Amino acid sequence: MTQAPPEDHRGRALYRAEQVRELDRRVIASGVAGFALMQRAAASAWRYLRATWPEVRHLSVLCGGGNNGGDGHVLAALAAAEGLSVQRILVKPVESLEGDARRAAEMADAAGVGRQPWKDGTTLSGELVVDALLGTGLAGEVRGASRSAIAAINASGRPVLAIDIPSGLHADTGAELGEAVRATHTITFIGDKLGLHTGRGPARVGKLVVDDLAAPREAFEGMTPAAWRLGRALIAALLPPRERNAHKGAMGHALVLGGATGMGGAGLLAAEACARLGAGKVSLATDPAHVAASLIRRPEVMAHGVRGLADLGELPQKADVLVVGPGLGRGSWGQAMLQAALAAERPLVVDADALNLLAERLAGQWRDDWILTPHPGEAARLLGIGTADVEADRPAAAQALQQRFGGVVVLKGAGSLVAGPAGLAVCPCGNPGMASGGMGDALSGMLGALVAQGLSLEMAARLGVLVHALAADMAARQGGERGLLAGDLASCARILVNPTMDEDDAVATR
Ligand SMILES: NC(=O)C1=CN([C@@H]2O[C@H](COP(=O)(O)OP(=O)(O)OC[C@H]3O[C@@H](n4cnc5c(N)ncnc54)[C@H](OP(=O)(O)O)[C@@H]3O)[C@@H](O)[C@H]2O)[C@@H](O)CC1
Ligand SMILES: Nc1ncnc2c1ncn2[C@@H]1O[C@H](COP(=O)(O)OP(=O)(O)O)[C@@H](O)[C@H]1O
Ligand SMILES: [K+]
Repeated sequence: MTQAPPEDHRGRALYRAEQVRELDRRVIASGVAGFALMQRAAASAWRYLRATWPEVRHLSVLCGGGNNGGDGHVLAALAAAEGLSVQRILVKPVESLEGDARRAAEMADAAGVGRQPWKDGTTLSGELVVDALLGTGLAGEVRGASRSAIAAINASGRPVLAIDIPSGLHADTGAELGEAVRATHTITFIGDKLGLHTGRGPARVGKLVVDDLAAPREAFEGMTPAAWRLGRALIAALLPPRERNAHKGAMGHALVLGGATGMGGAGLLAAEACARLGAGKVSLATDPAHVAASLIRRPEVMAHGVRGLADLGELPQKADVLVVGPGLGRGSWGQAMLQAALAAERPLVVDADALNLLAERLAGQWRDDWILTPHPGEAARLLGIGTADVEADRPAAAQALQQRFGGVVVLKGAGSLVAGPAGLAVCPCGNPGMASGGMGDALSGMLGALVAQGLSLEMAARLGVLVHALAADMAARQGGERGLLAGDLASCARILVNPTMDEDDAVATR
């Protein structure tokens, strides 16, 4: 059986390639020979393959020139020993291999497993493809034979088991370096890797299992994970049942500032999501044209028609947290609302056009009491770089934003990242149905609700991002991804923030 690493309420520890190499070294230093570790990895992958595809009789195993390829050779030998026919393909000649990889290739040779060099146009004949081309040793854009071998795997239409990492995916950043294997399944070893969970990772990894290869716990001592993969345990850890005598005054008051002329829905969505996540009171400061709509949709929200600063009065001071940005626009109204929010001496959730205004006019602002929630485009504007640069290294972009602007930064998009004083966290949930307008507005409202209820900004950000994505997954299970609406999330999120509810029995209210 694969042995998954332990998890606690923080989630699962994720590492960078360099850290995993260090873990490998420590395990080897503890007395497990490198080749024995490779055999464990290959045996684990083989057991997983057998359990997942018991009917498969013919495999194509593509082996690279390093130890990832070594895993492939050993797996090929194990499969052949159990009577499967194996097409073993090498992108580098055996004579050029070194160390354990060479030993593994020669072992497969000695066991009579046939091999052939990769050539453009080689047909992958297996019912299933094992990708053992590139692992944690990937450096730079994929070159040479590996490049065309990856393209051939992707064109094969077969299920693909990636060994350790889908080849071509960067273990640290989740960026695709040229082209990465689109695996249906990935088995990763020793420690889980950050790049499997953000950027292109979730789209390339398929179903993921982690096997720590029985690495001794001491090997992990003193190694600070690169990030935490958020998991459901966080919900119950941060949201215990309420005291029986709870009252709305103790559950916090959130004020949403948003909804300039023509963008009223954004403010409404944020306010509704805020209310559904349990803020004691929710106020909305919006263009007067949107007040009636807000009252009809959510009479629980106190909607204030605000034409400018004079109308806002003392509203910001009455709130415990301000959410500024949804539908804010970049015009004079939005600028005035942002100025008021920044001056209010309250913790802030800053989203959407409030971030664009910050980037345009307020560069250099630094606060420790705000959560910034940029999508990659907004992040790029804040950093003064291109969106592609952000996507090329999402963890670095999130951390750079946090260092430059302070507080807590949520970098949105598949595998949303939360960067704060406690480090980096990544959200493994969510789905492409969330690629629809208003989803970010719902998120900002949720974050406001959690801050209002007393969570630290960082824990509010981690929990809010997780609940938002889980709510979208729940809504997608009910009605599919396409056509998923931001307005569908709040009622599902309500069920999630009451972890004693049975999700299947709970009825989502509108
Ligand atoms: N004992 C252990 O430590 C254990 C390690 N384990 C396994 O080892 C893996 C790590 O092995 P690793 O360090 O040998 O690196 P790996 O991923 O095979 O890559 C190196 C090869 O890739 C090539 N290459 C690099 N970049 C390239 C590019 N852009 N484009 C094209 N080619 C490129 C590079 O070629 P070169 O640059 O040398 O020409 C070299 O041939 C790890 O993921 C896990 O699966 C497990 O068995 C558990 C025990
Ligand atoms: N493919 C996806 N997988 C997971 N989450 C996604 C995906 N696409 C979008 N999201 C999430 O949906 C939200 C979209 O936010 P944003 O782009 O600000 O939307 P809007 O501006 O329309 O409100 C973010 O939380 C983002 O992480
Ligand atoms: K691989």
